[in-house]
Amino acid sequence: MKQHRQEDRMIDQPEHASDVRSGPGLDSPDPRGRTGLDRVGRDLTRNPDVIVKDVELTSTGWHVLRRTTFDFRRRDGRWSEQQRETYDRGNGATILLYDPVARTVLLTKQFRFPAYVNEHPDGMLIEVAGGLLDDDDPETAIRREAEEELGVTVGELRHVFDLYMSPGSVTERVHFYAAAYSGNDLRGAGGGLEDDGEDIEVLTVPYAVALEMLKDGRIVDGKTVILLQWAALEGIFA
Ligand SMILES: Nc1nc2c(ncn2[C@@H]2O[C@H](COP(=O)(O)OP(=O)(O)O[C@H]3O[C@H](CO)[C@@H](O)[C@H](O)[C@@H]3O)[C@@H](O)[C@H]2O)c(=O)[nH]1
Ligand SMILES: [Mg+2]
Repeated sequence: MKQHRQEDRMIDQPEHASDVRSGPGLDSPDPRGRTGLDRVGRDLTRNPDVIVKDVELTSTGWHVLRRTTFDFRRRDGRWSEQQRETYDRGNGATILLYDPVARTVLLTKQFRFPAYVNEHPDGMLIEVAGGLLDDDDPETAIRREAEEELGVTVGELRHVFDLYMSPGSVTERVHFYAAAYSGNDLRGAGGGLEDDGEDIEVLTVPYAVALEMLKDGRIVDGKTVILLQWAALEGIFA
């Protein structure tokens, strides 16, 4: 039987927080053509210890922020009501492109406001290429991103793993890939899509230097650290 204890209830939102029950993104298309954004998660039944009760849309900007209310059965059998906000920007893909002969990796450098506002000196982050899937499958998306950002036509892809990068608050699962490249695969200048506001510098970095950059803090992007360390564990330059 369900038991609710008041002290288990977690109040995450102030009373004045606005939530949206109808309008673009819910019962009519938003500027990105989306509807039903408040229905995501309502039908989840895979875990019998979780009963979703309500989904509210708290923001319908570029991406989507939801507040979900659910009952959660603790390990001791007691039920508690919880609210969790989740930031949903879809899934992403990322890739380590490496030249096994020259022993280099291809990295990007671009301005990242969220890092800048959180103490990064100038917000110019060095990262492996990557991006959101949008409507593509992960392989198609990562080939597209490598082409757009690095100017590389990717040959054989190696799937590494799929990881939740911030599972307490962000729904995104990132599909990780690696691929060897050579000078012949460099077909364009890269740089990203100017129309989307992208201005990406392509860096060809000796792998040994990339590892130094990871140690001394010049590389501070999680997916980049993961792939550079994976390369060491896998011995791709051995
Ligand atoms: N106008 C507008 N544009 C945005 C906004 N947020 C992102 N964009 C634009 O949307 C595009 C997204 O580019 P992608 O290459 O698809 O994504 P990314 O930002 O490089 O990487 C994303 O995926 C990675 C891998 O999953 C993540 O690691 C990374 O944090 C990010 O979510 C970029 O042009 C970016 O400027 C926004 O709020 N407003
Ligand atoms: Mg990108």
